[in-house]
Amino acid sequence: MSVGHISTPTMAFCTRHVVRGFSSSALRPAVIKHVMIIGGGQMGAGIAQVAASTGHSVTLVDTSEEILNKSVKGIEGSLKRVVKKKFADKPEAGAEFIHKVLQSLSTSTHAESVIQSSDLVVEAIVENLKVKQEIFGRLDKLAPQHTIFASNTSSLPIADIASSTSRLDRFGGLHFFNPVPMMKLVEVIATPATSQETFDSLLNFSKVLGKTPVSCKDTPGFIVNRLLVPYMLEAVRLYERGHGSKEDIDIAMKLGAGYPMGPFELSDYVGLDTIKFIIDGWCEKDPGNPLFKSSEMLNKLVSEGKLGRKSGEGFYKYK
Ligand SMILES: C[C@H](O)CC(=O)SCCNC(=O)CCNC(=O)[C@H](O)C(C)(C)COP(=O)(O)OP(=O)(O)OC[C@H]1O[C@@H](n2cnc3c(N)ncnc32)[C@H](O)[C@@H]1OP(=O)(O)O
Ligand SMILES: NC(=O)c1ccc[n+]([C@@H]2O[C@H](COP(=O)([O-])OP(=O)(O)OC[C@H]3O[C@@H](n4cnc5c(N)ncnc54)[C@H](O)[C@@H]3O)[C@@H](O)[C@H]2O)c1
Repeated sequence: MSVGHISTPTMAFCTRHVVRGFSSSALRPAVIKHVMIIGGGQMGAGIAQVAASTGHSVTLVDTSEEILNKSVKGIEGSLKRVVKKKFADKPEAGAEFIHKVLQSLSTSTHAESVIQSSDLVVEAIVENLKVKQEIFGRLDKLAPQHTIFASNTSSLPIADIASSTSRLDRFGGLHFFNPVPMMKLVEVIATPATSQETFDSLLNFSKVLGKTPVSCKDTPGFIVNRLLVPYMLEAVRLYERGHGSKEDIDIAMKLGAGYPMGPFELSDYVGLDTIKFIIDGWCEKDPGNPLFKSSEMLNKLVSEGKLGRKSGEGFYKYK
């Protein structure tokens, strides 16, 4: 399926690209024009929307046309919400904006046929190291030399994902937040092998998207999730101990701490499967850390397919 068309591959580098092992004449960040986003779920669709809205030509890749159709429908819906505010008094300009964004967006179920024209690959598939490594390893063999790879992982070490490729210097983390069109932050993660040029390119790209980047080390959870995920799990444990209803805990954190969503609402919003992957992975690496302890309730909900908003039920029910 194609929503727009893939524009002619743009030569990403105005200057010579500087990578380890290459002679370099300029240390300038790469110009990123064509972006491939892998994974059309809540995060990938959001990243694709924002990238296509800011002058990039974007190809969104997933495993089936059905999923991609759903992703594009979601993007259209989100664009309508954006336009309602941005072009409140100019509905025609709003409609033109949506048309233009959708023209810049194409979809594919075959990453291999898109990689040759990609300056940047942003992966936002399931939070599973092996699956991420497999896809990057495969694309690494086909990608142009200059192409930068980035993962949107919530919790996996970027260096572990990058280890399946031969472009350790052109690999970094770009961690977006849900919902991507609304959340202003991007965590940009460098591994010890990420080149300065790659890091600067990812910082610049985040700014062009209209986001505020912060620089992170490749440590578990980077900044936000290292603080946020133990907090969400502690809320579940509080509830499991019978020390508060989930409704009261949510109200308390919204009205008492000024959070836009309570921890149960937020967990359902993020996806309980994603939270389980995160906490299980950290617990495996550091089993003695009480902050990384899982929860029976969380495990049960995930085993029942109650993954939060995306499946219609999690801690709460959604119509
Ligand atoms: C785990 C991972 O690795 C990391 C993470 O992502 S952690 C999760 C981080 N995210 C959060 O913490 C989100 C917390 N929640 C929020 O900020 C807010 O509840 C929210 C922005 C999601 C929604 O806001 P809220 O006021 O509750 O609802 P709502 O009235 O529907 O939306 C507010 C505005 O956002 C807009 N909006 C919400 N979602 C949108 C979307 N997907 N696309 C476009 N616009 C959207 C709405 O149009 C609305 O605009 P308006 O104010 O002009 O009418
Ligand atoms: N949900 C969040 O709040 C959030 C926030 C930041 C980062 N993340 C991270 O982003 C990634 C995606 O999370 P999500 O919430 O969008 O998940 P999701 O389940 O909504 O979407 C994942 C998508 O990836 C697709 N996919 C799976 N394997 C694939 C493959 N081999 N090739 C192409 N597509 C494939 C699936 O079909 C699905 O559409 C995860 O690594 C997650 O940890 C999530």
